[in-house]
Amino acid sequence: MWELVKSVAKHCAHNVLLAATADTEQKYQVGVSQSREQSAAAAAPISRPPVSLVSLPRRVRIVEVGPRDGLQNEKTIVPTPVKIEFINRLTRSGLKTVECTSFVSPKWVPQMADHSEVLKGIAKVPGVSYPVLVPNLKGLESALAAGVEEIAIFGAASESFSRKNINCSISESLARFGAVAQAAREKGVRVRGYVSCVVGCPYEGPIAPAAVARVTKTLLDMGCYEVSLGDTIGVGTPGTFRAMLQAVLDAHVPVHVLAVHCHDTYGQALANILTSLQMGVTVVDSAAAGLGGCPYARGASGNVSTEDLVYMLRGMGIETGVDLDLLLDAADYICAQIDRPTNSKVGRALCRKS
Ligand SMILES: CC(C)(COP(=O)([O-])OP(=O)([O-])OC[C@H]1O[C@@H](n2cnc3c(N)ncnc32)[C@H](O)[C@@H]1OP(=O)([O-])[O-])[C@@H](O)C(=O)NCCC(=O)NCCSC(=O)C[C@@](C)(O)CC(=O)[O-]
Repeated sequence: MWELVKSVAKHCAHNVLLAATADTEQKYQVGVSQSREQSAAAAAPISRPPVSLVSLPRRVRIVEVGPRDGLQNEKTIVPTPVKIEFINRLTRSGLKTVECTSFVSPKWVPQMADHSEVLKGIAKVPGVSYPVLVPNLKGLESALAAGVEEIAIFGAASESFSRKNINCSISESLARFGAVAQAAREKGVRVRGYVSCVVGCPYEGPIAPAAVARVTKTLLDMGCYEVSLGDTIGVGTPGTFRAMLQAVLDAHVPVHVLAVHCHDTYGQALANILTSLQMGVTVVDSAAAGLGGCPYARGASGNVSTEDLVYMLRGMGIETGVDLDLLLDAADYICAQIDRPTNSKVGRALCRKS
């Protein structure tokens, strides 16, 4: 995995270097074209508001993926009533989107086999969306029967990951997802898209940003209202994230249809999210207690924790509509039920205090 991080960093270092060089040249030209006093002033630290204060959004929508991404990789099967209670508590905290399960094959992901019971059992709150993952028309049929109103289709920018995760090539998957998206939209069901491995792949190493842009555009063209860019194995850094996002934006994808989905394997998730916000992204996926991981991406750790995300955004004056105490309550609940400590630093710090 360390080799992969190094090679991803190398891949993007060139871009960062170019940006730094252009910046230095610009400052240098300001200095030479002016008087000595002006040059001295130019050499002093540049007085300008930090980027964060200039371009950060006022509000961020959080897509809670704990009940799905968080629990899909748990070794012991989490009982259905526990999943339902977890989702209900998350909803009470003020989250407006809670991804609750997957209508995938139970042979591939046994943990999500109770999808219909979960979807039917939760106390749905008006104004809250409860999307589910759907890989094919069979999954859509079951999801519709369970009363789904929003689905997520999930492609990848890596050919090998696509085959390992959904047993087909990228182009086969996009054809399959096109049919799913069309059938869902005909039934009035909203469709969200995912692109996995946007920075690195556990099987292929670094992923070209152009491949991410291509899959993102295709998902939008088939009617996804939003595409979430997933750093599935958490190898991204602000440098690689910026390069990847820039490539997607350069492909004429509007920033308001993008979300980011950061696993925190290398502790870079919040930094990558901040970079994304600075580039105009306003939708962020996260999982309570930092649960999660894809069963077909070995070595990847959980998602960025929703508590850490809410804490950071609140500290920056960015609204989320989420009550941190109630969120901590939901996270404590699931951790107690699955008997594991929270991955959230904020959760641990506040727990110690109290
Ligand atoms: C896509 C398939 C189904 C292809 O799997 P396949 O084996 O190629 O499918 P198939 O069409 O050949 O069917 C084989 C059997 O599965 C059944 N089947 C087929 N489809 C379904 C279905 N929907 N629901 C229930 N059963 C199904 C089908 O009926 C048949 O049953 P049999 O005749 O053998 O008894 C499989 O590969 C699969 O389910 N993969 C899902 C893997 C998964 O859930 N991965 C985790 C989610 S992705 C992720 O975590 C990343 C993300 C989104 O978080 C973002 C990020 O972090 O990057």
